[in-house]
This record gives sequence, structure tokens and C-alpha cells, in this order.
Amino acid sequence: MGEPASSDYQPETGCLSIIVLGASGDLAKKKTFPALFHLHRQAFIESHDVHIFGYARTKMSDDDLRNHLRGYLTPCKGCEETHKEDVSKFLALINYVSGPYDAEEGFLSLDEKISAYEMSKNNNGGSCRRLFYFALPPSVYPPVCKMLKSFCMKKSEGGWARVVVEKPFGKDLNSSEALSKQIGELFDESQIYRIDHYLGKELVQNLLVLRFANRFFMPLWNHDNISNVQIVFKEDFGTEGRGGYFNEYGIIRDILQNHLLQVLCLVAMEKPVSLKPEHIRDEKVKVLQSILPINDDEVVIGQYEGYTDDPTVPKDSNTPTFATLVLRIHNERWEGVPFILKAGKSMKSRKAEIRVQFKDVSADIFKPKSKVRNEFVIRLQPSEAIYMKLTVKEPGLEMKTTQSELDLSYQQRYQDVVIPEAYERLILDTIRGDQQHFVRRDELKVAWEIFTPLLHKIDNNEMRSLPYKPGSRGPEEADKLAEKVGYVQTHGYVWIPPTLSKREMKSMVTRRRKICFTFATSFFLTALSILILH
Ligand SMILES: NC(=O)C1=CN([C@@H]2O[C@H](COP(=O)(O)OP(=O)(O)OC[C@H]3O[C@@H](n4cnc5c(N)ncnc54)[C@H](OP(=O)(O)O)[C@@H]3O)[C@@H](O)[C@H]2O)C=CC1
Ligand SMILES: O=C1O[C@H](COP(=O)(O)O)[C@@H](O)[C@H](O)[C@H]1O
Repeated sequence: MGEPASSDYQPETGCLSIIVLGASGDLAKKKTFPALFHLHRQAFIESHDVHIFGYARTKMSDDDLRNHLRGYLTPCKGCEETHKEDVSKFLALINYVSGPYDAEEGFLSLDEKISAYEMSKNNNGGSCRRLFYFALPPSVYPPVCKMLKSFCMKKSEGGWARVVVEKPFGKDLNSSEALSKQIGELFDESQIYRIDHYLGKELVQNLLVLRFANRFFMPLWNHDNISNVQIVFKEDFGTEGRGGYFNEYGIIRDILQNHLLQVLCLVAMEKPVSLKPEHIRDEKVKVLQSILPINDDEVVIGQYEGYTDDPTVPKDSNTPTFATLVLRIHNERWEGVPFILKAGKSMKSRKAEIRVQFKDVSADIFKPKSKVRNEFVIRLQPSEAIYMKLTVKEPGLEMKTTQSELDLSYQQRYQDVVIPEAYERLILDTIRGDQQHFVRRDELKVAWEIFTPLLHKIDNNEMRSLPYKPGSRGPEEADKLAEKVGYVQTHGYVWIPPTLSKREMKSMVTRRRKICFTFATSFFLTALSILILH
């Protein structure tokens, strides 16, 4: 069965079973089930044709799982009134099956339950669809795939079975390729959805539109005009309860090799032939293939002080919780432009953004006191925004220049819009069969090729993590590296997100209306009294 492109999507009929493997875990409760809840609340998945099955080793009843999840299902803005009812309706759709990941007993009973549900729905016609979501550590992907393939793949006419797998997909090039091979022997590429939730973020999805639907950017988007690009991820908390997992992977495998690299692809790729998933992914692969080997002199890794206090982390751990490194794309558009990727845990603030810094104006006649540059910033989170830093005349009698911005802040511009969570959007894509925002096997392979030599050096202690204070900007050396490769910080300029809230806007409008009303009333009364007096 061919998989439809996004624009070809036709709503399907028939029953849909969503199976969350690892239902007892962290991702399942924090992201997967809440995303399903919101999709259900908005009727993207509906009670009459969907059922959800949780699967894990932990022994619990249906109600135990429902109660475990309840607290994570929070109302969205404006849904508070119906929230209790929405939660009850959603939880009623969930059943739980307990079993091991590498033996048939649990999977046979899972299949029995899914089949019973499908049978109960058969009289509606249509096909049966099975979506398997792996909210599991990658170490158990191979046995789980085998079990699913052997025991849970009953296919009805026109139906489908898809698997969604989480990152990190492997630990380096070899392990990732081995995993891809094992899974590839069991499922077609069109059935495998390698999720990278950054691809589901609103402003990441906006990148192609911004770049290719606006005349502004096209002629400027190249090495003639752009000095450097920074892609930054910061969290203001540490590994918190995930020390065991994190210590095995580190920040490069956790964030840079996947999330930041995917963002880089969308910033740097050429215009795809169309919006078809394969056309987009072809262009992403070309960018990745053009990235030069990472230069050790353009890498700074760090570890926040106190990281090894976590009892699950060895005292002598060299695992980086921070990294800044430079990627260089060897092609006609980007030759000479450093792409600075920076990610850190336990930093001063939580933020993810893309910062495109332009070159200096040539033969500048305004002679500003300090060097200033145009920047185009896309803030992915928090407070989604797109703004452009530019030089303007300072209002007043003097001919002085100052830094200002053209600002599109989503909170202000789209006040009535609730921006969906990345996972909501991506799970919906998997149901619709749209692989545009998922990582293809060859894309993953090149991504690992880029990072594997560096990762091996760090794993072998050939490169040491520098200590940094929790709540800081990370090691000073990282800022020095960014400066060395061309980033110019604008001193004295701070972007202030517009603060006019909807309430303030409303009260302003009401106040204006009141003034108009008072004015109209007094005008009317004056006119009336003049008339009476005459
Ligand atoms: N948590 C997060 O914020 C994010 C997680 N991810 C990815 O999602 C996946 C799941 O992550 P997360 O939920 O945090 O993981 P968990 O450690 O919570 O594991 C999920 C479930 O898998 C089972 N499990 C855990 N360890 C093992 C093991 N060694 N062998 C067999 N089963 C095990 C447990 O269920 P039981 O014992 O009941 O079978 C557990 O409840 C991972 O690939 C992770 O990298 C991606 C982005 C964010
Ligand atoms: O994949 C991961 O992402 C989260 C950060 O996600 P965000 O959407 O809140 O930016 C990170 O905390 C985690 O370590 C990593 O595995």
C-alpha cells in the first residue's frame, strides 16, 4: 500500500488501535498520553473509532494506569469547563496489558485484545489500523519489533500497521546501522516513523514557509550576506531523575545529533521540488552530506558542577551536559559560514532559538559607537517569536542610530490560537501517514557519520568536559569559540517581548468604547438641551 503525501491526505475510516509500549514510563505519561488526550479532545481521534492500549512489564490494572495518567492530562486555555468530562471520556478508551518485551505471552494477549476490539467494530466497515508507539529505551526495540511482527500484525484489507520509534536511535554509526538493519528486516521504511519532536514544533514547521514563501529571504540567504548561524538549546534544570539514561548518552546524542541537526537542515537546505515528504527529505540529506568533519578546535564540551552527585552517575563521569561546536557546510550557498550549535543543561535560562547573523554593512556612513549587525531570530520556545534586529534612527531631533526590531510575537499576534504540542502534531501525522516530519534511514545514517568520530573521542576521554556553574552560560570557552568564528554580540541591546496581553488589549478597547460612548452621550445631551432651550 502506497503512503500518501501530506497534500494527498484522505480521511480514513475504520478502527484505529494505538498501542503505547512502555506505557508505565516517563515519556508515556508526560508526552504520549497527553498528546493523545488533546487529539481526542479536538476530535482528531474519536471515541467511536479509536482504542488505546498501554503495554509494559509493570503489573497494573486498567484503572491503575488511568489513575497514573490522570494528573498529566491538563486542560488547555479555554477548555477548563469541560475538562473533567474530557478526561473521563479519554480515559475510558484506555486498556492495559502487562507482559515482557521479549517473550510471546504478553504480545499474544495484546493481539487478542486488539483483535477483540477490531471485531467489535467490524460492522462499521472500513479497515483496521494499528499504530505502535515505542515509548521505550532503544535497547528493547529489536525484541519488541520481532514480537510485534510475529504476533500483532494481523492486517485487514486496506489496513496498516506503523511503528513510531523514539530517539536516541543508536549510540553511534555502527549501533544505529545495526538497529536500522534489524528493524528494516521486519518493517518497510514506509511503516517506520523515527520521531524527532523538534520537527513538530510550530516555529520549526514554519521554517520552510518563511524561507520559501517570502521573497525577502531568498536573495539574502547565503554566504554573501550571512556571517554565522547559531542554533541554541538551553535548559535551566539538570538531568533530574534521568541521570542513568543521560550519562550513557550525553548532550550531543541527546540534543545536537538529532534536534539541533534537524533544525540546521531546515535552515540550510535548498528549496525542495515539492512538499512531498521524499522531496523534503532528499534535500535534508544533501545538506547533511555536505557537512565537513568536525574540527576538534571548534568544540567545547562542559559538565555542570554537581552533575555527579546523582547516585546513578559515576563520580569520574566525563559525559558532557553542555556542548558548543561548529559545523561547516561545504556547498555553494554556505561555504565559509559557521553553523554554531550550542546545547546545555542546568543553564541560566530555558530557551531554544535560531539566530542568523548578517555581515556588516559595507562602507557604513553612520559610524555606530559599537559594532552592530542585523540578526534574524526565530525563537522556538518559550514565547514563540520571529524578530529581526535592525538599526534605525533614534526618534528625536538628533541623527543618531539605535538598535530596534521588527517583531512577530505569537502570543500577541495570535492571541486566540492554542499552539499544539509537538507530539500532538507528529502523532496525528503518523495516523495520517505523512512522513515529512520524520527522519528517514539515510538521513539518520549521515547524522551519525557527522558526530561519531567526536563522540568516540569523548567516550575515550581524549577530550575532557570543562566544569561550569549550574545556572550559568556554560564554560567561558564556548563564548570565546563563537566569537572566534565570527559571532558579534550586540552589547546593550535586549529584546523585550511585547507584553500587551489580551486582557490589556480588551480593557484598552473597552476603555476606548467607554470614551466614545461618553462622548456620544454628552454630545447628544448637549444637542438636546440646545434644542429645548430654543
Ligand atoms: N522522557 C523524556 O522526556 C523523553 C524520552 N525520549 C525517549 O523516549 C523513550 C522512552 O523514554 P522514557 O519514558 O524516559 O524511558 P523510561 O526509562 O521511563 O522507560 C519507559 C518504560 O520502559 C521500561 N523500561 C525501562 N528500562 C528498561 C530496560 N532497561 N529494559 C526493558 N524495559 C525497560 C519501563 O517499563 P516496565 O518496566 O513497566 O516495562 C519503563 O516504564 C526513550 O527512547 C527516550 O530516549 C525522548 C524524548 C524525551
Ligand atoms: O529529547 C529531549 O528533549 C527534551 C527537551 O524538549 P523540549 O521540547 O522541552 O525542548 C530534553 O529535556 C531531553 O533531555 C531530551 O531527551
